[in-house]
Amino acid sequence: MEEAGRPNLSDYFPVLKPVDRQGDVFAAGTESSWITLEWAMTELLRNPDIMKKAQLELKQTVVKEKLVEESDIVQLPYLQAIVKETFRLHPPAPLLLPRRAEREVIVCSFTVPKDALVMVNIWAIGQDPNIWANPTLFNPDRYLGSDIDFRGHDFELIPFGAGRRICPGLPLAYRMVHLMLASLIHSYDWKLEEGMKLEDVNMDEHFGISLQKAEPLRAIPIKG
Ligand code: HEM
Repeated sequence: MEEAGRPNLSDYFPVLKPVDRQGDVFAAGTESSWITLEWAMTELLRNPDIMKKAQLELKQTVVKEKLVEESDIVQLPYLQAIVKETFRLHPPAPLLLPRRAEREVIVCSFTVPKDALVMVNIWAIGQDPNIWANPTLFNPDRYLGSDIDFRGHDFELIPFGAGRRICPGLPLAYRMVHLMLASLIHSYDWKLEEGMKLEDVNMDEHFGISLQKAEPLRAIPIKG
């Protein structure tokens, strides 16, 4: 389908009041990143083996007393796989941003009329068993030895969108999310609140333009 224009968001989501462009960029940049971080930490706390493996990779790559730096990220393939898996199961923008068809087009034998509002449900793509083996399982290993990436070329994983209107903040978000996650788990061990079991962690999603956790994660850092 030809790249289509972006309709005015507040025409479709009246809850979104028009804000100045600086405010837009600030909101787009901070919210998606902390949402990703919260889901990633939640998955790591629910999957202690994956947490241990990620911490071991960090221990072998970054000296314990040293803070993680941006330049370390390329040497942390398992951490990168955790971020990919977090984006697959918990994409912060589950429907990307709406598009409008500039002209009538046929996509996979469906006719999309001119001016139709088009939403891409990447949440559903991430859960599709025709694309992913055991889709409900949080399994970063699925990316090891695979070239799949989220920079807009592999359409099964497009948390930042794709094409001309792909998220312009991707390079910054890439650095922030990896660096923050790596720093949290390199500097601290983590546990759930007293008396809470792994299966008690609430994984409900608050569905909207962004896909937040319905109940904020509460985790306790332990100085390692
Ligand atoms: C984990 C972090 C982030 C995710 C998952 C994310 C995701 C997205 C997605 C899916 C879109 C819509 C793309 C489309 O419809 O094809 C978008 C647009 C946008 N993002 Fe991000 N984003 C993130 C971080 C950031 C950051 C850090 C900034 C800026 C500093 C930013 C600024 C923007 C802006 C300005 C747009 C609108 C672009 C347009 O209208 O063409 N984002 N983002």
